[in-house]
Amino acid sequence: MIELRDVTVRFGSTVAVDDVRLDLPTGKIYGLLGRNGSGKTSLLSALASYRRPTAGTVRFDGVDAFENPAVMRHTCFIRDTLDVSDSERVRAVLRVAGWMRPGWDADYAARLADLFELDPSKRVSALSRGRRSALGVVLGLASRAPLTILDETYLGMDAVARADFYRELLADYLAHPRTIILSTHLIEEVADLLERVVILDRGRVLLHAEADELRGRGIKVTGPDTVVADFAAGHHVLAEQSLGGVRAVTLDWRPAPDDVARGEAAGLTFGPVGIQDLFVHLTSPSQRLEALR
Ligand SMILES: Nc1ncnc2c1ncn2[C@@H]1O[C@H](COP(=O)(O)OP(=O)(O)OP(=O)(O)O)[C@@H](O)[C@H]1O
Repeated sequence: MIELRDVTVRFGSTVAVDDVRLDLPTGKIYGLLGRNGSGKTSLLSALASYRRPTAGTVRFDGVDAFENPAVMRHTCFIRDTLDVSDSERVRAVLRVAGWMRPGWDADYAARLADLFELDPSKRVSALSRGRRSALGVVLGLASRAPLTILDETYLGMDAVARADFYRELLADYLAHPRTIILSTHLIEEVADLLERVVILDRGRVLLHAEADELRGRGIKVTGPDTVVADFAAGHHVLAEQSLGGVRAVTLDWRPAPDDVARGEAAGLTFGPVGIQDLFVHLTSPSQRLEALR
C-alpha cells in the first residue's frame, strides 16, 4: 500500500498540492488525471521521492519513502525531461539504466527500442520529440520497477507509436504485475487500461475510484424537453444542452433497467458517459462539484 498523508507541496505562495490524503493499493494501473496546473507532476514528484513535500508523508508498506535508497531503487519516475544527459547516446542511456535498475530487462529494452525505431547510436539531443518520448517509455517499461510512474511521457509519440505503447504496457503488466501510474491528458486513449482513477483539481483529490465504477457512473439522456426534465428531476445534472425542444442532459446517476425502459417508452434515448466525459464535467469551471469530493 502506498499511503500519502496530508501531503502539501508549495512553491512560494503557490500551493501545488494541497493536503492530499490517498491510499493506493499496489499492483494496479492508475490514471492520474487533472487539468493543466492541477498539481499532477508535483504530486508524482513527492510520490517518487524526487521532492520532499512541504508537509506530510509518503509511505510504502509503512516505510517512509523520502531518501530511502531501498524504496527509491524500486521506483522509476519518467518525466518528459527524461533526466538523462542530452549528449549521451541511446545505447549508453539504456546501459546505465541496466546498472541502476534491479529489474531491468535488457532484451525487452532492445525489443522496445526496435519497435519504436530508436536508433541506439543516436545522441539523445538528436532524437525527434516522438523518439525522445519513446526513449522514456523504454526506460519506464524495461525497468520493471515495482512502482513505475510515467508522467505524460508519451505525449510526443504519434498515434501508431502510442497504440504500440498501450499494447506493450498491458502485456508487460500482465506478465509482470506492478504498480503503474500514468499521468495523462489523453484520457480516452488510456481509459480502457486503467484500473483506478485519481482526479486532481487545484491540488486536491476530487475523486479516487475504481475505473469500472466510473465507467457506469453517469448516463446521457436525450429527448423531448419536458420528458427529459421529468426524468432528470431529483438527480444531479452534470451537463445540459437544449436545442429546438430537444434536451440532452448528463446525469450523475446510474438508473435501474426499469427506469431506462420507462424512459425509452416515453421517447428518451440513453447513452454512456465515458471517463473522459465525466472528467470534463467534473473539472470544468462551470461544473465543479465540491460535493463529489
Ligand atoms: N518549480 C516550480 N516553481 C514554481 N511553481 C511551480 C513549480 N512547479 C510547479 N509549479 C506550480 O505548481 C502548480 C502545479 O503544477 P504541476 O506542474 O504540478 O501541475 P500539472 O498538473 O502537472 O500541470 P500540467 O498538466 O500542465 O503538466 C502550478 O501552478 C505550477 O505553476
